[in-house]
Amino acid sequence: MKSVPQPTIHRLVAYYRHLKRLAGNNDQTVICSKKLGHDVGTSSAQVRKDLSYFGEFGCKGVGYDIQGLKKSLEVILGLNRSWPVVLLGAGNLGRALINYQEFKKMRLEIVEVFDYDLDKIGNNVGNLVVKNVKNLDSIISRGIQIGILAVPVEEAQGVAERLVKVGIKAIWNFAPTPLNLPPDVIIYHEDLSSSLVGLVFYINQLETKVIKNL
Ligand SMILES: NC(=O)c1ccc[n+]([C@@H]2O[C@H](COP(=O)([O-])OP(=O)(O)OC[C@H]3O[C@@H](n4cnc5c(N)ncnc54)[C@H](O)[C@@H]3O)[C@@H](O)[C@H]2O)c1
Repeated sequence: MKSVPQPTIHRLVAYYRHLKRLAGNNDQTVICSKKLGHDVGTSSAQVRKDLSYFGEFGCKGVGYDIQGLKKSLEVILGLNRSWPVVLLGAGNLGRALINYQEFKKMRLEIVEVFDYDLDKIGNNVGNLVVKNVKNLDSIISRGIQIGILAVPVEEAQGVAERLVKVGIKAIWNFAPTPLNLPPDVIIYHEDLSSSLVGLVFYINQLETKVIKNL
């Protein structure tokens, strides 16, 4: 299989979510690429290209069978099984992530949360009890492969290294800092500020243009 670009994966998730919604509606059993693209904010050509990485789907002139494509995407994305996740840092962001219900709907579940703050250890967040990061080794037997990093920047590298030591293979990093880890560890950086600054950039460009034209 050709290597799949990250934006394609993000769109596959959007297609999947939409098909899941449609699958609950018995009146509609098929959807064409134009409508699917329109519903998730992309073009029919993009839908076809994204799916073409994984084989042939749908019938020309008919469209995609909603249930069938939903099931195929489930397998492609790995959502046909449950994925336990460990979270490091029970602060503002960590608590919000634990309480976000959408992950569970996709069989992604934060099953352990660790912190080093004695005031937080032992507290409940959602259905979880915050554990002492000193006991991180305890997750080894649970076979967890995905970790979320929601600790301050200064702690991120050290905590990430500890995660790798206990078997974590993929890290979703919210700390706005690069991580230096073995190349086989998959890292996704989530930088909320840069997204917001991206919007500011475009507004600023527009305003500058308007001022120049005054
Ligand atoms: N709050 C947000 O909306 C937000 C948004 C984007 C990114 N971030 C980033 O996410 C990270 C967390 O942000 P926050 O607002 O939740 O901060 P926070 O201070 O509320 O929470 C951080 C938590 O990490 C814990 N911690 C610190 N060092 C640790 C260690 N070595 N081991 C285990 N736990 C440790 C702290 O005790 C605390 O509970 C930061 O890097 C921040 O820049 C936060």
